[in-house]
Amino acid sequence: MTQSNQTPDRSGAAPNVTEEKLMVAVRVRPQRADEGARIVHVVSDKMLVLEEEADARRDVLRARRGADRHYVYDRVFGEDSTQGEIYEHVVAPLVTGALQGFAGAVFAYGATGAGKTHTMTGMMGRALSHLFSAIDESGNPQGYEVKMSYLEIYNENIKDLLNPTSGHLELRDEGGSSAPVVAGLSEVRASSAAHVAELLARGDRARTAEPTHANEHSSRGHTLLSVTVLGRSDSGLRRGRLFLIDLAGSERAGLRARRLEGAHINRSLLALANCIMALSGGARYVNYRDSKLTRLLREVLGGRCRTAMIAHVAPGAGHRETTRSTLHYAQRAASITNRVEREFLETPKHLSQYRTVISELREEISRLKGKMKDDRTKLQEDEANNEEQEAKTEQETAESAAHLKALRESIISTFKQQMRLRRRLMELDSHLLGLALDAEKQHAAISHWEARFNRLYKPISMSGSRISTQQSYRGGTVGSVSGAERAEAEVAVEQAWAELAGVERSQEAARNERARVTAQLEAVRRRGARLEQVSGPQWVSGRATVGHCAAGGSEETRRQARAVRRRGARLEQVSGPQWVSGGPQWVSGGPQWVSEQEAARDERARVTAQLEAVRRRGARLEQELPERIASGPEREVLALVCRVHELEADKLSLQGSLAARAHELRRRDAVLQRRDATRTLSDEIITRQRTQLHQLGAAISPELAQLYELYQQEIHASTYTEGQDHAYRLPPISTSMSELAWSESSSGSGRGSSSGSTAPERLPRLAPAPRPPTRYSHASALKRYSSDDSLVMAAPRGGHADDP
Ligand SMILES: Nc1ncnc2c1ncn2[C@@H]1O[C@H](COP(=O)(O)OP(=O)(O)OP(=O)(O)O)[C@@H](O)[C@H]1O
Repeated sequence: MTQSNQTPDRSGAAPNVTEEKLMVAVRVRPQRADEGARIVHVVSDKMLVLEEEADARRDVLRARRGADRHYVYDRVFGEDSTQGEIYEHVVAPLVTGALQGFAGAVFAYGATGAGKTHTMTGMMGRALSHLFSAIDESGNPQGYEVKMSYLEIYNENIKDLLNPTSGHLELRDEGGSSAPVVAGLSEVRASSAAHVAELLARGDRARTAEPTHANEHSSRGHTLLSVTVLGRSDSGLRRGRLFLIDLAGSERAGLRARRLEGAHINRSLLALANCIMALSGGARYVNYRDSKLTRLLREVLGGRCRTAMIAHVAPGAGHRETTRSTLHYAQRAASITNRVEREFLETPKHLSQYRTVISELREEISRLKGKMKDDRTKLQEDEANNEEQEAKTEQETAESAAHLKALRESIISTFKQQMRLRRRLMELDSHLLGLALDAEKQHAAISHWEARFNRLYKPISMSGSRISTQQSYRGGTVGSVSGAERAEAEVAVEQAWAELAGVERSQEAARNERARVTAQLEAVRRRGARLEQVSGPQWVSGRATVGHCAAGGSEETRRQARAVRRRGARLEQVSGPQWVSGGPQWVSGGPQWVSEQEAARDERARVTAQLEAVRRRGARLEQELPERIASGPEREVLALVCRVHELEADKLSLQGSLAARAHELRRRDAVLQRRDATRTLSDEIITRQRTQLHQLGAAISPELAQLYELYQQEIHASTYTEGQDHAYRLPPISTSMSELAWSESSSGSGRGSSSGSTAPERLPRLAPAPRPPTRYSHASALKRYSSDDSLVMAAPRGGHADDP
């Protein structure tokens, strides 16, 4: 099999198309004794010599030398050749080719008894063993499939040796260049070499064999073992085929029964020989149709098959003619060239298309996988982000809710605490105001008695030095003052001093309490500031304007202190400087008390300013509330809380204002009472002066008479508002203080009453102008230090601004 042109395989393993000459090997079987002289001499593994029969009529030596024919073949196997050698050099390459997808054929040619069946039997077994061992060693045994058929052409009839009972099979031409197909031929899938051996043995038993003159067990038909190897690889599905053909041996005509067989055999062999001659001669047309053998071997001889011909010869002279003929045809067959082509059931074109499609699909799969991976990654990231965001949102929501809750609780707590402290402060302020009023009234009572005794008993010492008020009325001259009156005065002044001392103690306690509450309020304020640092501006103050009350109270208290000082000065003017000398205890205690009150009020003003700052921060927070709180309900709740606190603050502010107004009214009551007392005193003085003038008969200047008239008119105007219908005129000057005394029974409050004690001739009493009573002026709240013409009212100690 000489290769000429080769088309390289895509894989580079083997060319797909090659032009190869038919391989011709000659095997010389061992010579038997009855075959005559040896006429076949194997010269080398490629050449043999056939001795021609000597011509008796010529020179023996020269004729013999000229008649011997040398035959050169691809391979010459001598008598001692083994089946293994034959297989290795001839058949094994074909088996390898079949595994690669090529078709290979070995046919044994030769006369009957030349050893064809002997050789082919050995080749069949070795080929199939080789085939399965190669498949097993390929690493992909599942990628191969081996099928075999075994037929015999006997007397031009095709017999299925694997299914001998199937009868004669028809040989069908498929048309064109396709090889004919044996219809109904069984094709058995071979699973192993042992299986193949069993199949071959069964087929061999079905072969037609008869004894001939040259062979006791002569094969009378042509046998064809066809092995198909399907192999799947990256190159596609390829089909390799192996044809092992054992031809019937030609023979001379013998028995009659053998003549018909011989005729068929010879005819088919002749047809084969003609095909070989035509093919070797390069004929454009080869007639394969003369026999079924040639029709079946069309693929083997002129097709795409690697073909090897093993010509068998017997070495004895008894087979000279058949041997010469065999060697001749073998030599001619050696010149036959086949176009060997690898067979793909899936053509390279289709495979290329498939590969293109597969490549495209793989690219698409890769792209989709990448997209899926990206999408999955993105999805996972999104899910992770969503989960993280949700967790974060939930956490933030929970934290925000907890923060808001804590903030709200802190705000409410702080606010309540502030409100409590402010209320307490307001109470203390109210109490202090009450105490101040109380102290002032006690001072007034003391002043009254001191003024009375000073006026009557000249409490100034002879040396001119001042003495205490107590000393003055205790140790002073008594004059016309009765003992009972003196005792009454002593008791009243003692009570007033005791009351004043109690008031001062209460004031001190209230100031201490106020300082403590102020410190607490400052601590709460700092707490609010800390809350502001933690959670922003606080609105703990709401719109509390309690400071209005405090500020007002502070100013009022200052005014009260100033009023006390002014009163002292007025009384001193009225009663003389000696009056003042009697009050070192309360005068000396007064400024101290006032200074403490002012200090407390300054502190209150400071706290009030702080409260205002907190209130402004609260207002800012209220404005920022919609931005800081996204939740509508939460915002609404906080707004309501805010509103409630504002209302609480407003309520407290109103209460503070009310308390301040109440204290102002009480203070005014006290001032008016003092003025009443002063007016009464002035009235008495005027009355007594008029009496003295009247008694002395002194003339009254027109200016003084006019002043008397104006004074009388003033008295009349002040009493006119009480609804008295009788007119007043200037009465004659009274002669007795008792005439001026008020009757306690005439008025519950001692003020504003002028009922029934006046006479037309008497100087009308100088009663104070009537005023509507305050709720603090009820009888139970008054403690009177009654004299003939004065009434001092003490405010209830410890009274609260909001007391009903
Ligand atoms: N190489 C060989 N070594 C030993 N014995 C052989 C050899 N070749 C053939 N024989 C023997 O020769 C005899 C004839 O051989 P074989 O049957 O193979 O001839 P054949 O060509 O097939 O004849 P036929 O065409 O009639 O079938 C057989 O007994 C076989 O054992």
